[in-house]
Amino acid sequence: MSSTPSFIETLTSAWQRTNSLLCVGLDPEPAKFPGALANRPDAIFEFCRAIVDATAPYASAFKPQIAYFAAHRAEDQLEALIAHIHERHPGLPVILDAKRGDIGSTAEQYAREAFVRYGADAVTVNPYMGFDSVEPYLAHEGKGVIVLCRTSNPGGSDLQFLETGGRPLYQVVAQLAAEKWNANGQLGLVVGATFPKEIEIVRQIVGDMPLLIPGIGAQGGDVEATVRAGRTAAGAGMMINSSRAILYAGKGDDFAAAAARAAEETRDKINAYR
Ligand SMILES: O=c1ccn([C@@H]2O[C@H](COP(=O)(O)O)[C@@H](O)[C@H]2O)c(=O)[nH]1
Repeated sequence: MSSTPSFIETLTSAWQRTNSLLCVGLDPEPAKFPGALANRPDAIFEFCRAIVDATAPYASAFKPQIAYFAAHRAEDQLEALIAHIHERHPGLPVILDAKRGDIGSTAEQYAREAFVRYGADAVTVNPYMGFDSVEPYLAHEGKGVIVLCRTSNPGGSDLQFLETGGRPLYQVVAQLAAEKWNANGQLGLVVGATFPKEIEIVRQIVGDMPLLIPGIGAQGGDVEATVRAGRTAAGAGMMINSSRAILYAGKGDDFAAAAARAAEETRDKINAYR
């Protein structure tokens, strides 16, 4: 038995300790950075570090999206950022949003990348290639694996809503996750805030399994409908993500203070309906 707390244990403690279900998304776009960071080689790290330190009092998790780092050859800054979160904000889990999906041997490398290289507590994965593409992540004891179920984008309906055996595919994914795939007890699901009816159905299928819910803020998802649909009996169970609406709440050199205000307001709005 490992004495290190698992992803679910860390997340559950964070929900209780912080009284927040807010997950702050870290999607850094250098073109949107304030002037003070222009031309700095470590601008991505510095921008995200300032956001993390300012919003941590209002958050129960952070979610860096790997594409925003890799696109700028800034993987080293992502490594440094996750190390910073663990060092300065212990107990706040980091979910690496990578949406990986590949055959088992390649999935082993993706799992190693997420958990060993980056030190993430959990990673998002695409279930489209089936259980053998998800299993290598489960081999990392205590690490979270968050499976795409009903994504927030309109095109998610193209496949996730296809009827199979009399019900839509996303419900089959939810059932597999809850009943067959959760070998390490560390599984979660992605369900978009833009589809509260589907959040409610997924919650009924999976019991208390944690849901990562992107889609409030810039994508316009309804916070009240989301929380009412996704809360567990304990009034938790959700990592409700907001990225752009917090990161770019301010455009000037006081961006971190503006992000903190946006995070506090979002946390309070979520809490109003728990
Ligand atoms: O279904 C999904 C899965 C992941 N995402 C990711 O969440 C954030 C949302 O950013 P906002 O700025 O709050 O819209 C982003 O990193 C997406 O890649 C999602 O939106 N929907």
